[in-house]
Amino acid sequence: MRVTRPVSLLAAAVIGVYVLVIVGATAALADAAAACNGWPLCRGDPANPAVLVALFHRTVAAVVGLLVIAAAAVTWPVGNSRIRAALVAALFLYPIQAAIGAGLASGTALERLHLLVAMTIFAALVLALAWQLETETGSDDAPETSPTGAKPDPDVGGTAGVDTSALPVMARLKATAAAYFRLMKPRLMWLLSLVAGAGMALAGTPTVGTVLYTLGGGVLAIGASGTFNHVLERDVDKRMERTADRPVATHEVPVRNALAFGGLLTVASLWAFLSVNILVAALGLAAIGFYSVVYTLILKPNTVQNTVLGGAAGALPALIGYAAVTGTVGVAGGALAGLIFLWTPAHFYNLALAYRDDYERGGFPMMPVVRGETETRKHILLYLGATLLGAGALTAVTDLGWIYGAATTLFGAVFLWAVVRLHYERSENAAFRAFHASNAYLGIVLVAIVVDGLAL
Ligand code: HEM
Ligand SMILES: CC(C)=CCC/C(C)=C/CC/C(C)=C/COP(=O)(O)OP(=O)(O)O
Repeated sequence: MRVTRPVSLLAAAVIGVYVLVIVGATAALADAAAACNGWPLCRGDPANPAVLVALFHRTVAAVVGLLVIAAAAVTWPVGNSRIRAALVAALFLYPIQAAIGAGLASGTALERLHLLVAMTIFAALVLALAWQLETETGSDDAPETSPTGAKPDPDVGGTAGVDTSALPVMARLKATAAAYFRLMKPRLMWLLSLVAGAGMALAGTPTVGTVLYTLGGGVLAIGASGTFNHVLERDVDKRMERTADRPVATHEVPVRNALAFGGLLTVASLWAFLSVNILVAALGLAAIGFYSVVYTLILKPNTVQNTVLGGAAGALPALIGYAAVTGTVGVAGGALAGLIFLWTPAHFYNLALAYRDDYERGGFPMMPVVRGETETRKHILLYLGATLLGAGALTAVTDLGWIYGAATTLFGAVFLWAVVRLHYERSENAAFRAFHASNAYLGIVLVAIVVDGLAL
């Protein structure tokens, strides 16, 4: 893989401006403007951490400004008119942003405008990067130098279907238990539980009982909706390589038993949720209904926007967590749900690329099937940009601190690197790498929210 200079400089500028967004939000939180009167230098007490934050923000702003100019200078000669327009927007807004910063430093209340302009500069640079990558790598074929015949990721696919009738009783019981466990889609549970955990941490300090009943109910609800999904997709699952060995598709678990199991899990999850409060139970039921019926039956087979809209199912645990502690759905819970919603396409489109042919066989209108792989890669980058903005917005409505800020910038950069590589390599391995980077990014950011929210 050879990353060109325009792409590396644009990617560096994207990360640089993102660091500024996050440091800026921290500066606003620390009331750095009040502590550090004067501009461009500072007339505050250097022992005051708020003064250090303000000075760091100004230094980073100066360095990143130079980076943006360098990225624009290198990209301009090779960029098309869209790319140039995005660069002009970033270059035009940057000095305006510095002037707003100077106004802030002299005590004018311009925080919201400052954040808005920072986000606009960030968005303009993400667009320039996405379009530059599209120009350079816009092909649905893998480059000749890329490894071919890559094996599917062993983490994600299933194991071969098993005929258990010839096995001894104990082995048969074990295989049956494993089949029911698979129905619950256990691989999704850790991250969705972290989403609910982060929702709780943003809402306050939950009791141990609240944590146990909420996460327990959540795991049972995921199991219930996963089971219903297996039943409803059993015919189409048979046509897809990745899913042909699923327990209902292979008749290892009869439909009636799976439905009874799903029903039992639904009742158990509602019982756990009701021990927390009625709103949590209502949201839990809505999540089960949305994933099992709205997503599986209506969205997934009928619209290319299935992934985007389906993101609402994964976003609901954020509201469930928040409601478990407060009994309401607050702004911070909503902002976390928004972050998960924006992250979902950047997560799943990687798998949709890796399993493109399989989804086509199943007849699903997934993004790479309908709009092609180039467009899908571009959407991954754009949704990644939107995710980072969503993570930045979360700092504006909560008092999350530096652990969260460091997590989202550092692992946002790793995620971006994986997605840039995906554009150049265009292989199945590169898609799995970006998929794992998406999970690692969200997982670490959610842990940071829990640590920041509870420990500090
Ligand atoms: C429309 C929304 C989504 C779609 C279509 C989707 C799709 C998928 C698919 C097809 C897999 C592979 C599953 C398998 O074969 O076992 C997967 C894995 C996974 N998904 Fe998603 N997903 C979505 C949203 C989410 C959300 C909201 C979360 C959590 C916040 C999440 C977390 C995970 C995790 C943790 C894995 C497993 C990774 C591993 O195997 O290590 N997904 N997803
Ligand atoms: C609390 C609660 C019930 C939350 C539910 C949220 C939930 C299970 C989100 C997972 C999102 C999802 C659609 C995953 C699998 O996609 P898919 O079904 O298209 O994957 P497949 O192709 O493997 O079947």
